[in-house]
Amino acid sequence: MISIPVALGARSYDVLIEDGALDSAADHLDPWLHGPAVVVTDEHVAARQLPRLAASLDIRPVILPAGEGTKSWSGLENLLDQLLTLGLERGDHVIALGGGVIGDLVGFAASILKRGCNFIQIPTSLLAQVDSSVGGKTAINTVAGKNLVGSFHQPSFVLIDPTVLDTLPPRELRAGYAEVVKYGLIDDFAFFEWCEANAAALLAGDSAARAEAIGRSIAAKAAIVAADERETLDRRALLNLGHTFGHALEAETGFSDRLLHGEAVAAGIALAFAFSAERGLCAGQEATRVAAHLAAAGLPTTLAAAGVSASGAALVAHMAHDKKMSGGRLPFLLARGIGRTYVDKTVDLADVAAFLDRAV
Ligand SMILES: NC(=O)c1ccc[n+]([C@@H]2O[C@H](COP(=O)([O-])OP(=O)(O)OC[C@H]3O[C@@H](n4cnc5c(N)ncnc54)[C@H](O)[C@@H]3O)[C@@H](O)[C@H]2O)c1
Ligand SMILES: O=C(O)C(=O)C[C@@H](O)[C@H](O)[C@H](O)COP(=O)(O)O
Ligand SMILES: [Zn+2]
Repeated sequence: MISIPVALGARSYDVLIEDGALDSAADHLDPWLHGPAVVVTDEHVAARQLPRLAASLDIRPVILPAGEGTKSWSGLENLLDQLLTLGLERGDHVIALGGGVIGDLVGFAASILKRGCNFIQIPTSLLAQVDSSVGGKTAINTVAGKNLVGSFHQPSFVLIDPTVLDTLPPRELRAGYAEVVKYGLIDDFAFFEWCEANAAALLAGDSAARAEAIGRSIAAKAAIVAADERETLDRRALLNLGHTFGHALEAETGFSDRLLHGEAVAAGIALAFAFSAERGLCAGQEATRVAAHLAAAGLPTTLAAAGVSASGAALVAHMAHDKKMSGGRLPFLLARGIGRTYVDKTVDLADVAAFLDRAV
């Protein structure tokens, strides 16, 4: 068992990682639950993992459709109405059992229900176990773009059982892996080398590789979030590596399963490194090395592989909605090398559009 603290003063909490934790959830969740637990999940997780939780806990399940479309105004309204019908009180904890879609949606609903109630994350996708369950960013998508309506609302506790990944489809596992590699690329070259050496084992379900990837990712994220909870210090923005490009690709593909979030992030990371190399910030060889590693993990690294044929101007138009936009300029996460990501506020969007037209 590993326990990683997320140090946020009065909002501090622990992330507990343990194989089989879902089967003993009642013991882990006891401090937060009084009576039956309201558990929000999606239809896939309900079929494959909810029975394990139900065997340990007295639950009231709320089962939502799977997929990015649930992180929407209508998905939020539906969830809030169901939580109100169940009589959730302000002091209660609602449990999010699922991937990043369920975690982001439940976190947002919890932040506004009765002006704010509590929630617990039990992430079930690799992406959610290494990234979205920690840090308190909650959101839904709107027609204008990705995650544009949301809140910062920290969970009270995060319970990670890596064995739930045994039922995660391989494509989803690969998509989550993009967010693992991200931590190495941001500021930890040694972790990137670990990824190069261990990705195949991790993606094949090796439990030691899985535990190490989750633990190192969560430790990295917890440190960044503790230093800059609300992304005001150019520190948490580093976690957005690949996302400015990636969110534009997701918008272009309609937030659909044509391109998963992690896949869009992989392509976005490859584009951010290629753009950095083109500007002379990092060596072309480093950009090639990053793209080769992502491609070897079965992830898209080009616009074509991401299934996007839009013009640079169209993609930049999506970026104009990015929450990092400030004073008409959009900061970009660029790299001076592998493990040397930084926030660049000098980028001209016309240069980005021209780069994307050349990138294909
Ligand atoms: N808040 C944050 O900090 C943060 C960070 C990264 C990503 N996100 C968001 O997370 C979302 C993507 O999350 P995701 O990749 O987990 O997608 P997801 O929630 O759609 O889950 C992926 C798919 O896997 C299924 N699934 C999940 N766990 C399973 C399991 N154990 N067994 C079988 N099937 C399982 C789900 O039903 C779904 O079909 C995006 O909306 C993204 O914006 C948020
Ligand atoms: O936690 C963060 O901060 C991140 O940026 C993590 C990202 O992986 C995640 O996709 C996040 O939701 C993107 O943030 P946003 O502010 O661009 O919506
Ligand atoms: Zn992400």
